[in-house]
Amino acid sequence: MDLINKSILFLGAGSAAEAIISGIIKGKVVSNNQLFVTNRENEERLSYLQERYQVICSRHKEELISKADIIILAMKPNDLEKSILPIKALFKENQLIISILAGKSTDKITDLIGLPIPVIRAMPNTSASIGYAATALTKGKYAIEQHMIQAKQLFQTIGMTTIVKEDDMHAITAISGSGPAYIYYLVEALEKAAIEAGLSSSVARELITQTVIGAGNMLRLSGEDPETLRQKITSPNGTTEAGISILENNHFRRIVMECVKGAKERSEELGNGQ
Ligand SMILES: NC(=O)C1=CN([C@@H]2O[C@H](COP(=O)(O)OP(=O)(O)OC[C@H]3O[C@@H](n4cnc5c(N)ncnc54)[C@H](O)[C@@H]3O)[C@@H](O)[C@H]2O)C=CC1
Ligand SMILES: O=C(O)[C@@H]1CCC=N1
Repeated sequence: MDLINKSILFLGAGSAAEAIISGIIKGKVVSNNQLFVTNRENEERLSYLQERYQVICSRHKEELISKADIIILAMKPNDLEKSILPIKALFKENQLIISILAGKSTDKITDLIGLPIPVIRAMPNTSASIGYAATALTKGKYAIEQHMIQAKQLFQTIGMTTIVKEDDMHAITAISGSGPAYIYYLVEALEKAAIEAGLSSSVARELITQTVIGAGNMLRLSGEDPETLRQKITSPNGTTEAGISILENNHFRRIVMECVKGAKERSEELGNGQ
């Protein structure tokens, strides 16, 4: 079972679907004519995706579902029931469902469809669009190893994958699903601070972007842990120490803990339809 000639349908055409589509196409393992996309009603959005990525976009869900080998659920978690119930009769047991929805369990999806259909739950992130996603995968009760292999092959075209217990998915959503947004938020704040300190926005953007890329690559390539890397920058009585002491005094670590806790709790709530 591999991805050659498999039809892959996205139910949902938002930013997550686009990031994955864009990355898959760049990965060149799957070609544009294997990718199908539909959404609730936004024709303009489908035209944009069709034009930009040369994928096949259509509002004819029945036809798309009947032809699909892999169906990727990419609507908002709270739209899951409304999306699936009217079309549940169209699903077949030999299809593979991959859900990227925050919070929603594989059991919930199987129960909704009402078939012993294989479901893989995935939590990627938007870095998929450039092949740098971090995707966690877990399998539902009707999915077998072959389904996981297929899901892994697909998500490896857009970055790294790791297989986890389904119980960990809420925490993972809070860490690596939402994670890029925390980094961007930090970058926004750094840029603002740089401008306040007298730099031009273009110089600030260029230096901060390279600083983030450099730090990310150091984490990956240096073999050192983040604490050691931080200590190497922090000269005694120097500038970094002065800056970090302000973060410490303002409980930066506690704020980050609370951020992740809040995101994890929201994933749990979404799972319960709240
Ligand atoms: N944005 C992100 O970084 C990530 C999002 N996710 C998950 O991906 C899912 C989508 O998130 P976004 O793309 O950010 O949301 P979005 O709001 O940008 O897109 C949602 C899409 O679902 C479509 N939709 C709604 N009802 C539908 C129906 N009945 N049939 C077909 N399509 C329907 C909408 O038309 C829209 O295209 C969410 O469940 C989210 O938890 C997962 C990982 C990362
Ligand atoms: O914010 C959200 O709910 C989604 C899930 C992970 C990233 N974005």
